[in-house]
Amino acid sequence: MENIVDNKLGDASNFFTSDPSECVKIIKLKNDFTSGISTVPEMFAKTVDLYPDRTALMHQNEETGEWIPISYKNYKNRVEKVAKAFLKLGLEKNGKVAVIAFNSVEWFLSQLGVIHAGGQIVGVYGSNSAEACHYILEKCQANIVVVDEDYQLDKILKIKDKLPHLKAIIKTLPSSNTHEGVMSWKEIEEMDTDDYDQEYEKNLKEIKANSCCCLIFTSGTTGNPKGAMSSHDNIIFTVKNFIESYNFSHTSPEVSVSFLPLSHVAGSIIEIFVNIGIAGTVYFADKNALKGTLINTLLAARPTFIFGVPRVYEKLHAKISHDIENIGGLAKKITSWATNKAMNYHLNRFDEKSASAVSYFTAKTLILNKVKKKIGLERCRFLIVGAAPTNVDTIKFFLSMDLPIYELYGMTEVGLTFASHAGKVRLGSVGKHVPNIEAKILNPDKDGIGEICTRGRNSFMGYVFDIEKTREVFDDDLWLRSGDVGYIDKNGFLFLTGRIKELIITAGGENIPFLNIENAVLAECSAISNAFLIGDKRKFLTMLIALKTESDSNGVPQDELAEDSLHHMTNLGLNYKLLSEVLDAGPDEKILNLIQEAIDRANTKAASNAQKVQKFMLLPNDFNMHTGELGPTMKLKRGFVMQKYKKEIDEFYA
Ligand SMILES: Nc1ncnc2c1ncn2[C@@H]1O[C@H](COP(=O)(O)OP(=O)(O)OP(=O)(O)O)[C@@H](O)[C@H]1O
Repeated sequence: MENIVDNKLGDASNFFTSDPSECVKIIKLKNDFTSGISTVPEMFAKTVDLYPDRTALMHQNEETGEWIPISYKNYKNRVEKVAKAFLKLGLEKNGKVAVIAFNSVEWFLSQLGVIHAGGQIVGVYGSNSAEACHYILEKCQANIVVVDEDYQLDKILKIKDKLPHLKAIIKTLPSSNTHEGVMSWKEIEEMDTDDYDQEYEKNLKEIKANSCCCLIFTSGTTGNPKGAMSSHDNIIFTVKNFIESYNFSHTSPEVSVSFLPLSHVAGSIIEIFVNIGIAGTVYFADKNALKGTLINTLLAARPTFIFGVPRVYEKLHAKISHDIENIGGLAKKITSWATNKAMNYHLNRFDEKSASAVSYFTAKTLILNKVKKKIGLERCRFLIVGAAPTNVDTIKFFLSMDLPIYELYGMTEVGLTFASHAGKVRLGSVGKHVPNIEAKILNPDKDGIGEICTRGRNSFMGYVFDIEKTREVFDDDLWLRSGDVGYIDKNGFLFLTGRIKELIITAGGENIPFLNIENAVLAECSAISNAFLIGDKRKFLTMLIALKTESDSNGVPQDELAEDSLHHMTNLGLNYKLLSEVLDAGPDEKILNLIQEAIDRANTKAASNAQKVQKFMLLPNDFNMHTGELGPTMKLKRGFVMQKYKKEIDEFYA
């Protein structure tokens, strides 16, 4: 391991910092292929020079529905304009622009504009309350806030007097009311900024590759969100790694759809920076994408790859299965033959076994390509899923549709990727660690399970204004502690078993790999949507079970039982259509038996008696964002669930 020296790097005395105005030393590992040092504006300029007329962004006119292209040349001109406007509005050196908005051209322009002006963007989840917005805006000392909808503006107006660094508020969408001091986006792009040309050029020249480029707050799954600073070098390294891992090339234009929250590391890195690196074209989905309109954008864009969180694929899985279920007898049989061929072909390929290519190609060309075309995925080479655990059934479903789906594991602190299935796949694992970084398991137990650690050029700079937490996350040899627990098998595949803050260590001292146990129960009964294990410092394990119910267009679970649950009701000779009917019946004994049998079957696979589930209860609603059990990236907030059902949990152990 050595420190890189280069004239594009600023003076640095440490490998990490909590001060956003400081530079850091860069870790270079022995076989690091990414020899060059560069900044995001340099990467952008290079792409614009190579492909000035290629379409960078596609957005839709809300009234006419027409798709409007923005070329790379035009994109860059607008970025420069926005950068100067931000400076004129009072963006300080290393100042922050916060954005609370759904994915849009204005989000991308703000991100690149502030970077070009020498500052950093801070994305804030649209679902945050005014208080949660205040926490982040105060922590990062934001100079400018960009919002889209009226209700987002209302949150900022409520807290603006408590934000001493705030100088301007910009609203991208038309307002129903005028508010003094709130500017429109049009005013930003039409501002006379000639007097800021020099300051802009000076700031741009002074950007160092080892200085802060982005400030991304973690999802706050285990506590308050932490502001992770990524340097230009972190981002360029990740982009190069991504391009190499997934074999992207400039020459064949890649097309993707922007719909993930851009305040999350995955949205920001893949949708903005990787796309610049590959000179790709990004289509903006509309704000109801996750409520069902994503398919319309997929049909318009016909993407060549997609990145999504597990929930996105679960929804697509449900929609396509439903469509297939409703096709006629013979066509259904043929489709089922084709999907089997595709799944076996890909599973064999993953296991490096030979597979019958002839019947697979017949199934692909004659049937599956047509099914994929109906959802705009016929050009899609692969899907990437990450940010939270994915159900193996969902993965197998997409393989059966001839859509290879690769897991990606990472976190904000490593600029997104740590391990991925790019190249080699092992179902149930999150893949092998990406090239040019190191991985190790800290203090492994007898089964090789311990904290997952990484070291490399993707390790972030530190948490903004929080040197204590920054020191805690790096050890003396610069290994970054992920907070996740897992093991690496003899072939180098990484398996996750839980998170340190959510570890279940029973009163008997046994460390419980809770994800494995929850997945084992889920695999035993298709009516179960969520199986939540409890047992930390307890004498035995218990479980909260949510049955599958329908969701409305906002993702809020309804009382109506979902198809999988109804199927079990029919098999049991029951007429229930609603979850409340099941619960009001006692809950119904036959359903309790169904779940008990699933748990018993899962228990037979338990590694020890301490890992067997002894009791369970049915929940009154499935987990979701609106009732607080899931965070903005759909990750389960275990602490919240424990608190919400504290009384019921205590009764298990009374
Ligand atoms: N493919 C994956 N499978 C399972 N879990 C994943 C995967 N990818 C990411 N994760 C989980 O997400 C975490 C990273 O998420 P992120 O950086 O958004 O913040 P967070 O950990 O959710 O929030 P906080 O640190 O504030 O509690 C990882 O540490 C891991 O626990």
